[in-house]
Amino acid sequence: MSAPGENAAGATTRIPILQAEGITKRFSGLVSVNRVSFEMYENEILGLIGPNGAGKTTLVNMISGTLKPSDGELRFEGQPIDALPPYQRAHLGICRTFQVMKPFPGMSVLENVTVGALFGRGGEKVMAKARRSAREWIDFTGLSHRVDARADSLGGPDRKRLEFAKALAMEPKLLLLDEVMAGLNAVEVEEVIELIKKMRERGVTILVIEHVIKAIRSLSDRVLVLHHGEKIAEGDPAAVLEDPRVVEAYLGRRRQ
Ligand SMILES: Nc1ncnc2c1ncn2[C@@H]1O[C@H](COP(=O)(O)OP(=O)(O)OP(=O)(O)O)[C@@H](O)[C@H]1O
Repeated sequence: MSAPGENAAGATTRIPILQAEGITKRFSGLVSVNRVSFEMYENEILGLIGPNGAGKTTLVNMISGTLKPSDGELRFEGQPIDALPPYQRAHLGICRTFQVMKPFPGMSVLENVTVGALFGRGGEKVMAKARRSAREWIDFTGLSHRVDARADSLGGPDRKRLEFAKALAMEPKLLLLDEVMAGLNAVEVEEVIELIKKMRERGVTILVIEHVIKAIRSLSDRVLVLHHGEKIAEGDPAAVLEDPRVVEAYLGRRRQ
């Protein structure tokens, strides 16, 4: 069992990289996220689960900056980030993948990942260096065999690898993964789990939104559960996944 701030390898860091305090999002009367507070620690993997419509993507959108909280405060490495647009948060090291993947369709795999290297935290100015860095991340994610393929010609698993490579080329400190395993078969899920573990070994802190509970169990140091926009449980994965409120709200229905 890992405590907050302690990663699976047992290394205690206890430095909150992200602090969310009372984060709330209202959409004309509907409260999608309701006064959610939590912290993330350097190099940990936090699993974020909850039934459909629980507010998971909305929470991630507020962290990455595409949605503004109605209330509450977000701090990254101790600094308030609420006023920063998404690209400035990316420069600080907050990057995300999307539930519906968004490659630049007419561009090759290499060009897509190079864009990440040019616009991320590294902000590489020299094109040749950006392409070199992109190639490294393409290798890392196992996509070398499709380096010159058009992004829109890729099948599901390779599209996911591209999404990872693009995000990693931005040199994230905090990576937000939104349902990256949706639509994958059991073997592909295992591959993605291994890839996420490798990313953590490179020092990245990772928030994983996932419905694949096997992946949440295997990856997470801690799990946070949202239900109707509220945090109903947080902590050690085994304990949280057996919490009667969590079983009632979520797991009982999914039978995974
Ligand atoms: N732009 C928006 N305008 C109005 N309502 C929204 C908007 N975005 C999300 N919502 C609502 O907020 C609630 C939370 O949605 P959200 O997509 O964050 O849930 P989720 O936990 O990510 O669900 P899923 O697992 O299905 O992806 C839902 O009721 C949704 O309809």
